[in-house]
Amino acid sequence: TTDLDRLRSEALAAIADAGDLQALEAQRVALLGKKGSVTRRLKTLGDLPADERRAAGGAINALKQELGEAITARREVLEAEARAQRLAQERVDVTLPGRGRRPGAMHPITLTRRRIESLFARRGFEVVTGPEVEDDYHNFEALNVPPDHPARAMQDTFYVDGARLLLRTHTSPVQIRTMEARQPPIRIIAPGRVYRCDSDRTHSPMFHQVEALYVAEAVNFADLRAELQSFLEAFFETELKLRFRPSYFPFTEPSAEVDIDGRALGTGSGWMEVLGCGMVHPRVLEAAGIDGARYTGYALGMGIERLAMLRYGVTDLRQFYDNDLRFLAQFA
Ligand SMILES: CNC(=O)COc1cccc(Nc2cc(Cl)ccn2)c1
Repeated sequence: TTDLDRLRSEALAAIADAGDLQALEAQRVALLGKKGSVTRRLKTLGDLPADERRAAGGAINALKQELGEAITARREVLEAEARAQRLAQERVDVTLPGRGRRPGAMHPITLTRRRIESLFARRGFEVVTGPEVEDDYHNFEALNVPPDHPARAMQDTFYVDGARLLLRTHTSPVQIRTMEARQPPIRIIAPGRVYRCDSDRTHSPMFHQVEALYVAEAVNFADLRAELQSFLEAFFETELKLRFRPSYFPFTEPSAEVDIDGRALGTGSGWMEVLGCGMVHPRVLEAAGIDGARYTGYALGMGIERLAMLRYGVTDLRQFYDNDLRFLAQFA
């Protein structure tokens, strides 16, 4: 075969082997470009005898034409492959479920606090708030808690400065501050965070409480019982039997702890304690600047987590603080 034939078969093989458009373009330049191996042969025509020049030129031009077509054909194949690959990569599966954004929701503790607030607000109680860092006067002494009372000890109370400043252990100090600032009638509830120095499966160092306080002329224990009966039935949305068990708190006399019948909540078991209450101790009224001879009052306190656990059937207190969306999403 002539060396033109050899060039032809090498060129066709190189075009067929071009793996992508860049390689093919390199081949086009190498073969048909200004300095291409085929183009260069046209320049050698001058060296040939005149009568051979036409045939030789024709053969070279025919080769250029054939290689040009082969390159075009190869380019279409490579472009089709590139397009198919791109389509495969960019493929969007429209049947996939949407990612979307799940709606937010309030935390169960927030839902419970707001429910308690609205139920008391409907009965004329004003929501009051106060500082979480308190002094031991408003958190203990003003509540008739004696200096050596175990509740004051470090194993129960977080002290900020080691002696006077502390994290409030209940929201009673807010009630004290309100009594210091106003004269009766006082009808308030004080919700908020409280802190205790113990944490285990049923205790968290930070938790939430709501206290209610009603001070006016001739407030008595029957008022307290009626208030609690209507609040608890509204909260649990069912008729309830309440049991008042005599108890002791330094700040109330008499004091009671209130149980409800667990069967009414569908939680089978017997009496469930829900809150504590009592008639405000006269010393507490006097210390807050309220005439204990003229005014009497009742007070009550409940744990919000406790009521949320009863209402929502939550069994482990820590679930409220784990921020596990599977738990929280149930309250959306
Ligand atoms: C979770 N809380 C409970 O088990 C019991 O809480 C209680 C019980 C009785 C009274 C109070 N609060 C109170 C506040 C003032 Cl300013 C005066 C008198 N008492 C809180």
